[in-house]
Amino acid sequence: MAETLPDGIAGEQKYAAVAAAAADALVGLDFDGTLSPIVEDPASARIHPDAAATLIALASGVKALAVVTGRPAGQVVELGGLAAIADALAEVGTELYVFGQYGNQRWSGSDRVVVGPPPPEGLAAFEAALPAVLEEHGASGAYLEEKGLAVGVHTRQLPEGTAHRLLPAITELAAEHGLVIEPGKQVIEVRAPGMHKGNAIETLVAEVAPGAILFGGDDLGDIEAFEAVKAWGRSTGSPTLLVYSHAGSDRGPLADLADLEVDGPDGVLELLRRLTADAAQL
Ligand SMILES: O=P(O)(O)OC[C@H]1O[C@H](O[C@H]2O[C@H](CO)[C@@H](O)[C@H](O)[C@H]2O)[C@H](O)[C@@H](O)[C@@H]1O
Repeated sequence: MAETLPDGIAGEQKYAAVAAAAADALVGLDFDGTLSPIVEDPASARIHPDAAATLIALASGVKALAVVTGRPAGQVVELGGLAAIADALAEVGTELYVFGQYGNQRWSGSDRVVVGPPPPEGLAAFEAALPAVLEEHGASGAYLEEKGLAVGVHTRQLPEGTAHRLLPAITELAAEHGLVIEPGKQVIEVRAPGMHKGNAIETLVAEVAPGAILFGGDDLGDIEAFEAVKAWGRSTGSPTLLVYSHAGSDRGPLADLADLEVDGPDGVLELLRRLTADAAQL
């Protein structure tokens, strides 16, 4: 059952407004922590076992679905079984969009190719200099996730607080190479500046022309998407619902921006099943 935040009455009203406009709605979802439970090893993450059935059932009641992730688009298509989901969505005429690497890459059920820029110029030199910085901070055991357009420095296996200690040094090294950092759950990602999930929302708005937007996320990288959805709702007067997928004990700043809080991917899927049922009543 979806819980509500302290201003939960407003959240329920916002849910009702989006549900009433479901046929015109864009449903956008983050992957890790929202569609896929957080696990120790980033390579072992998989979409929630109930996600495919839930998204396919929802598809005929909404205008479009999108996965907006920090992961490479092709990787999330694999980990999420998204090609098969896109096949099922196509049968009811609903498009599945995937925006990867914080909006830098895109894939869709119609196109089936990943489109994106080449790796940023400074990335190779940054990665060459990174081991010395990690060693200096006692973090040589960090797991480096090669993402093509970015690198993730994962500290989940290291002592508590390692990411916090590393942040200034990695930020400085990234800046020296024309790169920026994207902090997340026990990870510091380093990537090119100038793109974020809010840009992906703006592209989706232009292409889908939705009448309502529901967006769900769990982490700092979703803030720009939340802000873009809020700004779109304010400027158009259209209904929006921002869903915070909360798991574990920490409550990040996303919670303050959200309209509804749910219990991790289980809660996200429960909310989408509720939306499917309500959309069918229209
Ligand atoms: O935008 P997202 O879809 O939420 O992706 C953000 C990053 O998520 C991944 O890392 C996180 O999930 C891992 C698996 O559960 C976990 O082990 C790690 O600690 C988390 O930070 C992924 O590895 C990154 O590439 C994504 O950018």
